[in-house]
Amino acid sequence: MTTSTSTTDQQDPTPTVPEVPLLNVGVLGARGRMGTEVVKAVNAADDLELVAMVDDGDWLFDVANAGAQVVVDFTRPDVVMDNIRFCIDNNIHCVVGTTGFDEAKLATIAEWLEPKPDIGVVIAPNFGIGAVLLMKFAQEAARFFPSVEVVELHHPNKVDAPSGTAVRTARLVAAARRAAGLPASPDATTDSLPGARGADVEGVAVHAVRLTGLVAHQEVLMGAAGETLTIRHDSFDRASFMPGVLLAVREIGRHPGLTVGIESFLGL
Ligand SMILES: NC(=O)C1=CN([C@@H]2O[C@H](COP(=O)(O)OP(=O)(O)OC[C@H]3O[C@@H](n4cnc5c(N)ncnc54)[C@H](O)[C@@H]3O)[C@@H](O)[C@H]2O)C=CC1
Ligand SMILES: O=C(O)C1=N[C@H](C(=O)O)C[C@H](O)C1
Repeated sequence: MTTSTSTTDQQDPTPTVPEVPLLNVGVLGARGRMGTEVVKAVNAADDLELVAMVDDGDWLFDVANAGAQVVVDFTRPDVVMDNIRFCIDNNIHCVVGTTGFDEAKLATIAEWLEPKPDIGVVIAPNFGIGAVLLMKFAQEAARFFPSVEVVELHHPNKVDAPSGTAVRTARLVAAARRAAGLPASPDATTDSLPGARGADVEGVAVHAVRLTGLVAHQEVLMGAAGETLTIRHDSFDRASFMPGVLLAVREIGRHPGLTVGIESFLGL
């Protein structure tokens, strides 16, 4: 006897994989040095969809109407606050790499977020994993060395000096020194030319170098009797920031409120 099975009775042997919805991402500053790299990285990610690219008043798509769930901002210190306000008002999470945040600006963002308990904003002075680790290591080492200075070195088109990373590093190191009860770094020098000793960030001297050929680099120099420790990080290519940016894009929806730095997303 032969049996025949109609095609409608046959079971499809391939297990069905539930479809995971893509996360809609908008990029502000999309034509800039960092924005261009972010656009490439988002386009290359299977779980993300680029729905909006905005640059300098040129609204290629309207981020809110395009359904952006997360916006990445690499614009300029003088416009970034307006962008963040717009995103919070429109219930869009923000991943911000733009520099120029002081305590007052962070407090303002925290206020804007109060009526929006589901919205997250992360302000990261540096998305490079190595740079985040440098800050962590510098904080750890700070209490063992009486002297400390920070030198940051960047491409000559950088709009701000010192870098946001250098300011954050200096503040973290200064806090670690205060917690350990260390006195001010010994410095008997009198500036014979103003600026020769760099900028003073909470008692830590910060020096900024601008040089064609560089991308983004930083050294933290620490000294004690008879020894020095130098912690250095180099970003030779802006691709170095992308793993951190994509991590923040994927994580921010799970971290409502204001987060400074991506350390907590990395489990640090
Ligand atoms: N957190 C991090 O890891 C990093 C942060 N940065 C910071 O990101 C910022 C941007 O750096 P770059 O890309 O090198 O600068 P860039 O000058 O190459 O790019 C900025 C872009 O923003 C656009 N723009 C200006 N106003 C705008 C507005 N209102 N809306 C939309 N777009 C606007 C400009 O037209 C430009 O294309 C700087 O503050 C820089 O320090 C840079 C690298 C890494
Ligand atoms: O403008 C840059 O290039 C960079 N900006 C950030 C900063 O100011 O710290 C991060 C990185 O140093 C590159």
